[in-house]
Order: sequence, then structure tokens, then C-alpha cells
Amino acid sequence: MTTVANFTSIPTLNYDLLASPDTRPSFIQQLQDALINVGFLYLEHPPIPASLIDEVVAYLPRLFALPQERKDALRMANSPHFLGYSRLGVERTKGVADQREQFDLATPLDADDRWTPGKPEYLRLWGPSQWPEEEDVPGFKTAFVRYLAAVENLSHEFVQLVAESLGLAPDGLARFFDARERMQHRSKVQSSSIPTRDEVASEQGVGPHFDAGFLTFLLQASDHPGLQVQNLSGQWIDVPPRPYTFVINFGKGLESVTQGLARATSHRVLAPLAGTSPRYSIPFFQNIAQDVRLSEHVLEFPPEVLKLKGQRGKLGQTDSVNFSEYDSLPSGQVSLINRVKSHPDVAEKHYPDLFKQFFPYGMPTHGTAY
Ligand SMILES: O=C(O)CCC(=O)C(=O)O
Ligand SMILES: [Fe+2]
Repeated sequence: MTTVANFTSIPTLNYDLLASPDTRPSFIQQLQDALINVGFLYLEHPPIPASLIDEVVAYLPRLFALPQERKDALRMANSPHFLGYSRLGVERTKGVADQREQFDLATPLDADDRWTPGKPEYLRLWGPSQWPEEEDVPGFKTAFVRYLAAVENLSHEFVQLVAESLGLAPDGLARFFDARERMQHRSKVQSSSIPTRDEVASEQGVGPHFDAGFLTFLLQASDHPGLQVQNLSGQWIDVPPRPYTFVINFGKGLESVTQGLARATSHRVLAPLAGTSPRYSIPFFQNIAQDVRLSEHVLEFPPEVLKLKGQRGKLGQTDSVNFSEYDSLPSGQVSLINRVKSHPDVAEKHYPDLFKQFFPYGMPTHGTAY
């Protein structure tokens, strides 16, 4: 069955299908369809223990309920790696403040041998997370590091499934990654809420955007609706949360190296109604090696797969910013530019030259970031 590009819901793939040689081809076929026509999918029965998901989700209210000064002690501006805590309304998408509060946390990485003066500045982007004090949320760090490792395993496996679905060898995308211990992937633990009607700055939980990298694995960690994705004719389609099910989507980087076969699909999150409980979500963004220049890699896809792209129709307008002009830069530089634009306060402190380049008139006021 082929999904029409003007989808009205996103497809659900069952990870259990991969366990048997009889059903595996069906999974690969469905993944191909989701890659080319939709750009989003639900993965049910993922190889992440339900107990681990429950454990992580149970920490979220406690994490965000920490006294403001404990959270502010972990503020992102402390970190040249753009890892740490951001207050509600600090991050911007398309120049509008997002109504979310978040902790940016990454997979563990020994940063000692990464960046020294004289090396490319983007190597500084990867480094240690700022974790809450153990006595503030006992056990959280241990549980979350285990969770990240489990999603990282899934992400490595999924890259191979994507390669296969597009007619490449299973290791056909391996060139975009360094050895596993040299890679860092990022995650965010986020809470989106509008405390009272008076404080409503926008109903933008997260503004319309594309993800930048290869694969994103999103855990919607409360039962709020809000995530929406844009189909080919520009309609916003709901992607409601489903327990123990991941939402997986494809970023601009993957779209670019697959000659547009894999769709990066525009998406946004509507903030919950004022006065309701917060919406929690945990995206995991798979990184690629920092020195890779995507435009230098030309992959050979079978003609019968390339043909499928022509059959899906042309994309209408989207509401999102585009990243593709950066494909000739090292991927780490592209990530750094994106971080500078979305967190100018961190950039001003740690990357003053880049800050001046992107904000020649100084710190942006509301609506001018990008
Ligand atoms: O919170 C969500 O459900 C999605 C967030 C998102 O799209 C992002 O952080 O890139
Ligand atoms: Fe996103």
C-alpha cells in the first residue's frame, strides 16, 4: 500500500516485524514509503524497555518543579556546548519565542582531546552535559544516561534500515559517522506550558521548523496533543502521543544526502491551553560526524527507487526555514550556526565573533532572531 503524499495521518511501523525474515521485508517497504512520502512515522514496540520509559517520564514533573535558582544554576549560558537549562520563552524559532522550558542534555563524551585553540571552533560544540545535583533528583542522571544509550542503539540500527529501504547496502550511510565513542548525540527534556492567560506571549510551543540532522526520535511524554506535521499541500496534521511509541522523523541532512528521497517534513508544536498541565516531550537528535561536508558525498540510488520521488508530487509552501544553503560547510559548523541563531545569549558569551556575524546590531529583541 502506498501512502499518498497528502497524508492525513502518519504511518505506524511495528518494530516486531524486524524479528522474522518473513515480516522484515514488509517493515522495509513501509519505511521506504514513510521516508519518501511522509517524513514522519510512529515506531511501536521499540527496543527500549517500557520500564525505562516509565522511569524517565516519572522524573519529569520533579525535574521541572525544582526551585528556579537550582534550574538557573544549570543555565545554558554556562556552557560552550549549548548544553543546559533554558527558561520558558528563551529559545526562538522563526524569531518568535517558544513557550517551552528545557534541559539540553547529550550522550556522554570525553571532551578533553576535542578542541584546542587553533582547531575549528565547531569542535567545541560537543562536550559534557550539565546534570542536576544528584540530591535534587536522585537517580535521574543514571536513568537518563541509560535511556540515551538505548535510543542511541536504536538510532544506529535505524540508519542501516533507512539505507536498506532506499536501496543502499546496510552500511551505505556509515561514512557520515565517526566511531561510536567519538560521536555525541543531543537530547532535550522539555516542558511546554502557558502558566496564565496574562502571560501568553504566543501559542507557539515550538514554531514551524525542519530538524537539521539525520534522524530524530521523539518521545511524547504526556498525553497532550500539540505536535503537528505539514503535508504536501501545507495542511497541518495532528500527531497525537501514543504510549511507548516513538515518533521518528528525518532531518534536512538526510534529505540532502539522499537527493531528496528522504523527506524532511515541516512540523510544529502548539502550546497547551493556558492553565492546563504542562506538555512533556523528549526529542533525541542523532548527529553526524562534525567534519563531514554533505555536498561532497554523492550516493548512488537504484533508478527504481529514485523514480518514486517523482511520483509523490511537488511540495507546496511550508512555514519553515531552510537549511540547505549550508551543505558545503562541515556539518559541525552548520550545527554551530543553528545554535548561535537559536541561543544568541550563549553565543555572545562563548562565540563572540560568530555572534557579531549573525547579530551585527547586537542582541535581538523579540521577533528578529531568524
Ligand atoms: O516537542 C515535540 O513534540 C517536538 C519538538 C521538536 O520538534 C524539536 O525540538 O525539534
Ligand atoms: Fe523538530
